[in-house]
Order: sequence, then structure tokens, then C-alpha cells
Amino acid sequence: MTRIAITGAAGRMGRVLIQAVDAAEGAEVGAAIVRHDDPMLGLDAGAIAGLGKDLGIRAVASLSEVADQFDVLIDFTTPAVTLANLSFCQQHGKCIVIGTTGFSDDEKISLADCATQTGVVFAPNYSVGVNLCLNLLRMAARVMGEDSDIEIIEMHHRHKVDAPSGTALRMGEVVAETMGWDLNEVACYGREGQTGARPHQQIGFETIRGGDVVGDHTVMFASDGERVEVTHKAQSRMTFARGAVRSALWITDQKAGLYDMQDVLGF
Ligand SMILES: NC(=O)C1=CN([C@@H]2O[C@H](COP(=O)(O)OP(=O)(O)OC[C@H]3O[C@@H](n4cnc5c(N)ncnc54)[C@H](OP(=O)(O)O)[C@@H]3O)[C@@H](O)[C@H]2O)C=CC1
Ligand SMILES: O=C(O)C1=N[C@H](C(=O)O)C[C@H](O)C1
Repeated sequence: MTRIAITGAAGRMGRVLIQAVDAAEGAEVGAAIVRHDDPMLGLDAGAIAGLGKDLGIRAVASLSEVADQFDVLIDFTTPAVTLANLSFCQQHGKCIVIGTTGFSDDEKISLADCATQTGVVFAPNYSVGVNLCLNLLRMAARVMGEDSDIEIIEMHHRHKVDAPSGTALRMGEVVAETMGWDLNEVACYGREGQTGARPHQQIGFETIRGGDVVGDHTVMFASDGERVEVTHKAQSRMTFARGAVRSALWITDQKAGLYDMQDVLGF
């Protein structure tokens, strides 16, 4: 049985992750970690997740209180919290599955540095569908890229704090890589005013925020006379949570190193 700890356990993803771990074969909730001032501190993880039953796991405020109670950590929090938790996992020989988005380039370098001594899965999106779309995008970019204008549109709930989404950025990286472009040079994050005509070698990003949208992404290849759109719409956070739990079970059998959901799926 793999014991899984969840940080940000009272968050939108944290609560669904508790449900997903509880439902998964071969996994159990080993620990739940919340902020020291969270009203959920001390409550049972089952109550936090609205499971209607106790799991016998009281929410604590720090990983050090539960270091011997888990094998893998699943962390969907904020970049600063994730990096601190990754460092803890590295020091204590624990694997970690990271879902957090919004890292700066420097933070991503620190993350990769830490991943040399322990097993780390890091993906901006744990749904199977989005990971399939990344492969479809490689093919679309190969076939349509030279003759198309490429735009990425994403919509998320009003609470999301980073933009563009980590998934949109990953989609941009995949398309840019396939086209032989550097995303830093070709990305255009929104347009306003006298923009001039659109250069061909550009990937435009449009971010929409509103309501309770779980996560919609469209990559558009617009050429003269036709348009291809690759769209993914997540309807439930459970799709991300199941992918993260699958990653947690997978990473325990791997060598130390940095992996993503494409590795977990064997793509
Ligand atoms: N990779 C993927 O498949 C997916 C990734 N995500 C990403 O996961 C992250 C979390 O998303 P979501 O669950 O919606 O966000 P939430 O804000 O609901 O959850 C984050 C949790 O982390 C807690 N937290 C924040 N700061 C601290 C701290 N200093 N110490 C302890 N706990 C802290 C928050 O507590 P508090 O509320 O008190 O601040 C909250 O419970 C985002 O980066 C999002 O983009 C989301 C869905 C899928
Ligand atoms: O914050 C969210 O909610 C989501 N974040 C991820 C991202 O930034 O790509 C994944 C998903 O779309 C939901």
C-alpha cells in the first residue's frame, strides 16, 4: 500500500485529491497538510474532503510532523510552498508529484536541480486528454504550422491566480519546439491598440477568467481557407486528481529524476 500525503489539503485540488486517493486501489491517505491558521487544521481528512467518513488522519500544519507517515507527497499549492516541500522530500527520501503552476524560469531551474536525488513528477496538467492533445499538437504543428497562424486560448475559474495557465504555456512550448522556434522569442501575451499586422512566427496567448470553469484550452492553427482547432475541456477536477494519484503510484518504482505525465502514460 502506497501512503500518500497531500499538501494544500483544504484547497480546491487538495480536497479532490483526498477523494481520489481514498478511491484508488493500492493507495491510502497517509497525511494531510494545511496552513497553520486554516480552520480545517486538526480535522479528519475525510471530513475536509466531504467523504462522509473519517480516514483516521488529522490535518497537520507541517510535513515534519508526519515525515514517517507517507511515501509520496502530492503537492498542488503555490510555487514557493512547492519548492519548500520539494526540498523536504529530497532531504527525507520521499517522492513527490507536483501539480502547481505559475513557476518563474528561475524557480523551474531550482525545481529541476532538486529532482536529481529523488523521484519527481512535474506536470501542468494530469488529465489523460490534455496529454493526448500535446501529441496531437506535435502532429498539427508539423502538418499545418508553416502555413498557419497559431493562437492558444484558455479559460479558467475566477479564482485562478496565474496566467497564462501552465497547460497553455506547455502547449506553446510543444508547438514552438516542433516548429524549431524559441517560445520566449515568439510568444505574444495579449494584444491591444495599434498592434500592426500579425507576424507569422508568433504564438498568441489569450487568457479568459470567469465563473467556475475547471479548465478549457484551445490551440488554433489558422491558415488561408481553413482552420484546425485542438480543444480540451476539463469538466471535473477529479480528472487531474486521478492522474496525479496514478503518477504517485508510478513514481515509487522509478529511479530518482524529473519526469512528467507523458512519462507516466508511456507516451
Ligand atoms: N497540474 C494539474 O493538473 C493542475 C494544476 N493545478 C494547479 O494547482 C495549484 C492549486 O490550485 P487550486 O487547488 O485550485 O488552488 P487553491 O488555492 O484552492 O489551493 C492551494 C492550497 O494551498 C494552500 N496554501 C497556500 N499557501 C500556503 C502556505 N504558505 N502554506 C500552506 N498551505 C498553503 C492554500 O491555502 P489557503 O487557501 O489558505 O491559501 C490552499 O489550500 C495551482 O497552481 C493550479 O494552477 C490545478 C488543477 C490541475
Ligand atoms: O488552476 C487551475 O484550476 C488549473 N490549472 C492548471 C494550469 O494552470 O494549467 C491545469 C488546469 O487547467 C486547471
